[in-house]
Amino acid sequence: MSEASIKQAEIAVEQQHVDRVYARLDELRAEARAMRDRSYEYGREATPEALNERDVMLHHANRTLQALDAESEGLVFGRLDFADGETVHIGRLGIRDPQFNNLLVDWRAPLAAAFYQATPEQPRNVVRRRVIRSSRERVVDLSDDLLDPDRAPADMRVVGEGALMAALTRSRGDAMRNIIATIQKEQDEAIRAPEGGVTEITGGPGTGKTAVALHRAAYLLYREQRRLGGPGVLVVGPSPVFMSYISRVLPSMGEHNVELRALGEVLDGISTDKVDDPRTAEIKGSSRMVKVLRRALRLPPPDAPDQLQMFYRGVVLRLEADELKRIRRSLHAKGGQPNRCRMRAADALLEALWQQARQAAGPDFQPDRDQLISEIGERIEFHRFLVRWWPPLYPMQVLRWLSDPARLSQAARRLLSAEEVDLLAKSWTEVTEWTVADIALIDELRVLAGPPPRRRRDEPHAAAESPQRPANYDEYAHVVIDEAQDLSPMQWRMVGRRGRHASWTIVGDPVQSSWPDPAEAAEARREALSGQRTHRRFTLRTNYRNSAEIFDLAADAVRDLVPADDLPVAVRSTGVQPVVREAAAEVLPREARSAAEELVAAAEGTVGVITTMARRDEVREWMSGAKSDRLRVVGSLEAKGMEYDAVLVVDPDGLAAESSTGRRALYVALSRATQLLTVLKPV
Ligand SMILES: Nc1ncnc2c1ncn2[C@@H]1O[C@H](COP(=O)(O)OP(=O)(O)OP(=O)(O)O)[C@@H](O)[C@H]1O
Repeated sequence: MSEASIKQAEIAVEQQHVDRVYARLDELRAEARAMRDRSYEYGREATPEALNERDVMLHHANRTLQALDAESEGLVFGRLDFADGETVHIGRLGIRDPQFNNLLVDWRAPLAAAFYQATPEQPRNVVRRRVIRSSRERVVDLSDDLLDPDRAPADMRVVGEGALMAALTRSRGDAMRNIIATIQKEQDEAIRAPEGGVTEITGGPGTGKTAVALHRAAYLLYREQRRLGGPGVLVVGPSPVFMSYISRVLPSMGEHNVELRALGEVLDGISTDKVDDPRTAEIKGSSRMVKVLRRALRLPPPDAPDQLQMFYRGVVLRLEADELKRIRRSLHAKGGQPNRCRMRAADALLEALWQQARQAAGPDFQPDRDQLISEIGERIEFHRFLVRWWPPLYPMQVLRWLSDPARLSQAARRLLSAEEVDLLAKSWTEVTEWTVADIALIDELRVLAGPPPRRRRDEPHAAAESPQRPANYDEYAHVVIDEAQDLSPMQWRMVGRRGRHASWTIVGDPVQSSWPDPAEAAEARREALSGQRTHRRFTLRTNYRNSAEIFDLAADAVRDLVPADDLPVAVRSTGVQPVVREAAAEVLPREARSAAEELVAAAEGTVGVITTMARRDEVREWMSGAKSDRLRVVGSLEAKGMEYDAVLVVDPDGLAAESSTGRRALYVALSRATQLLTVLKPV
């Protein structure tokens, strides 16, 4: 028999099993629907027990249907043949026949672990591992690894040539795919690591860190459903572009129970993808800002009155500016969030008024303290004063007040330089849109100020994202941070707050960092994770994204900056070298466009054009005439974590110069392509 016909015969064998799985899936769907209908019947009897039972049934039925209805692509993707002749099929979920025999084992179940962990050196009783590729319900390809030839039966057939390589050479679309069929051993170890404490996954570009983190979330939700299911899992990534890129991965595995948020979306009720220039972002992200903000909250509001005057029984009582200042200072010195101290502030003012009334009255006639306090305390003009002197503090408003350089200088005394004050004040003058770095500051102010009475619709405390959870929910059971090397100290504080009761998976690559002061960020991270006892670390060393030729050029950007060990090894060689071209400024737009068009013609999937943040919109203009819906123009920060089949990097030197981490930013941009890379340098 020819090789092709052997493969066809094996495909037919697997097709039979896949057909059985889908037939059973239909039965299970019908059962779940019937259960859902029955639960509605139950609900008609309005006893508390019946309602409770209905809720449980409904929840169960809906969960089952949701899992069964998730993308059916790749439902059955693997098979193990063991030395004792037993076979097991591995799939996106577990399915049993009516006699409770396994038709399909969930990839996260212990029985499936051998699918990812068996190697020729340690076959774990597995003789043959088979990856099954399907298109909808039809098996289209197979690929086998013979792990233990000595124990293979004589009639065992081995077909295909490497599922991993086939998966890696396939063209990419706008959404990241799940990798459950081809997870590699070093990745699997990180995915299946125990849940508690902090699990840190590092590795160079394209080593699958993001893929591993998402599969780990799915794995933990499956294994620790009770602990994680209710409180939930939060995944934080760098940008909305990136979140949308990874958004299909978990649903494709049947998991909907995870919140994905970009750093500009962590705070409820506000969302932004606008970024500051690197210098401003650096100041806003620094932990010095905690003190600046704390002081900012202690300054009198911009239009606070500086005199309180009350008539009481024919006497004028007056608190002058100095006295008011002293009272304010002593209120703050007692600590506590200003928004929770409004009553205390009123009491302190009334006390000072009484002291004055007492002194004014002389020894013969002493006014009654309680009477004075309750009488003045109820007056409308006293409340009008209070609301201007100690108003409710809204985080965004407090930040806007700092656009006044004099005010900001006061808050930033001995913390920020005059130049830094200038940059910040300017960035908050006439803000129409907050930046990603502002979000962490607003969150910090929210916590420092305490909850104000509800007022404005645009304030973050006003809106919860999910009807079941309060705004700024902070009880997640697990938090995943992707591209963790880029979090500023202020952002670590923001995410740390939400994961106080959580275990963590932290994913990143220090070499790709765009944060200029790693020690400061490390300190903030330590604080965010304080209380975590277990820390385990995994390092991924194989680059699955770039061709070796592309990664070689990318690595040149940082080779002299980092130890060789921190650079991964690219597994795939295409024989196609990246192209580096130069263009004079006046022809740059034309050259860029034609280079992009060449890449569109040569590559099948997406083509990314990556340039400086400052030039992004201009380059978008240049590309506007290009006729392709596969072209994506992004700034260097938006390219973080992304991947395209072909990439054009426009102005590599400008890109490095724009970032405070220089060539590391260029390294990120150059390591985004799977197949083709062109670099265009203006001269
Ligand atoms: N085991 C695997 N099987 C198939 N594809 C894989 C595997 N591991 C990684 N990949 C693919 O390699 C590419 C890179 O993965 P991913 O984006 O997770 O890497 P990363 O380490 O997060 O990269 P970066 O640090 O550059 O953001 C993706 O297309 C991913 O699907």
